[in-house]
Amino acid sequence: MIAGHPGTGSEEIVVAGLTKQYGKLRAVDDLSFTVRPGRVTGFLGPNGAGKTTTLRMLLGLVTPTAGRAGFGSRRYVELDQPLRHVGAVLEASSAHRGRTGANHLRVICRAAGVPVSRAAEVLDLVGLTPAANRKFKGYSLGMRQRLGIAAAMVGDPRVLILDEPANGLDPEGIRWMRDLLKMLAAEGRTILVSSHLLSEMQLMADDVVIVAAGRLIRQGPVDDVLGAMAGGAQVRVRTPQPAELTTALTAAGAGVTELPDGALSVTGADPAKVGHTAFAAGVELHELLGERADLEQVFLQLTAGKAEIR
Ligand SMILES: Nc1ncnc2c1ncn2[C@@H]1O[C@H](COP(=O)(O)OP(=O)(O)OP(=O)(O)O)[C@@H](O)[C@H]1O
Repeated sequence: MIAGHPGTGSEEIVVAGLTKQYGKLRAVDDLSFTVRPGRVTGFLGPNGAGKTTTLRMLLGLVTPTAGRAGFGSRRYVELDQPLRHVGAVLEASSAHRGRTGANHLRVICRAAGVPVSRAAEVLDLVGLTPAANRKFKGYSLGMRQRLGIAAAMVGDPRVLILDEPANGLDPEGIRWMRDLLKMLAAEGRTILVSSHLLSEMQLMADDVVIVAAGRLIRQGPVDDVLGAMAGGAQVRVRTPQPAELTTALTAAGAGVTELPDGALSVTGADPAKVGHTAFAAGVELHELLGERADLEQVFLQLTAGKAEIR
């Protein structure tokens, strides 16, 4: 393995007040967040949320209208050896169709000033050794994603940035990627991986940064953020005495709404509390059902309204 050359603190991704205006469209809007080393951070938002634009600004491919994005206090162009510091896969990897995976990586090694023996190491890292001498045109989408990661890892970077790497992967492929990213993070690397699917991030990420319409919606450890989102869990309850139960539950601090089918939807109380409140008020129950918040649904609600503001 080749030693990385990180500057002090430059393993942390720092995005501060980042803004990108395209004509009338504010693709990224005063976005601020940090990404820590040693963890896999999911960059989550619906299509068009500004994720790719943010990643491109981070890599110096797009100039911000305002704010900054970089590694510690340094922008990408200010890094001593950018290819050894940051590896990135911005879209489904492309390579010369007639070239083998191994040859493709050797070309990248030479361009990066890295010994060509590194090609075999990164092929091994992504499990492509058996396909090393097959031509790229015969690679499946999953194999192309693996080759993209192998290419990004050529310089043994301290920071790895992946744009929608799980796109088109089957569940087994996603689990494989999760294990690889967790291993790379455990080595102390900073891993930022974008996705528009909450389910992927639930599986892969330790931390999550949620964006919509170019703005930060939530940031934090994935369990905390999802736990807060699930705070909207509801209890469905049916009773022949809805007025009495509503009064008792409201007095107990819960929120109650009547559903079209006559049942009541209760927020701010778990099924045990609803049952106890009914019992104490002498109210008969015919149905009591705790409904876990559908996180994907909550995520859509959280981000959908924002998209309309654009
Ligand atoms: N070069 C550009 N010129 C004009 N508009 C752009 C340009 N690049 C991106 N946009 C617009 O900026 C918005 C954010 O796009 P971006 O690709 O960053 O979103 P995203 O979150 O990565 O979504 P996706 O997953 O669909 O790529 C979109 O409305 C997009 O059409």
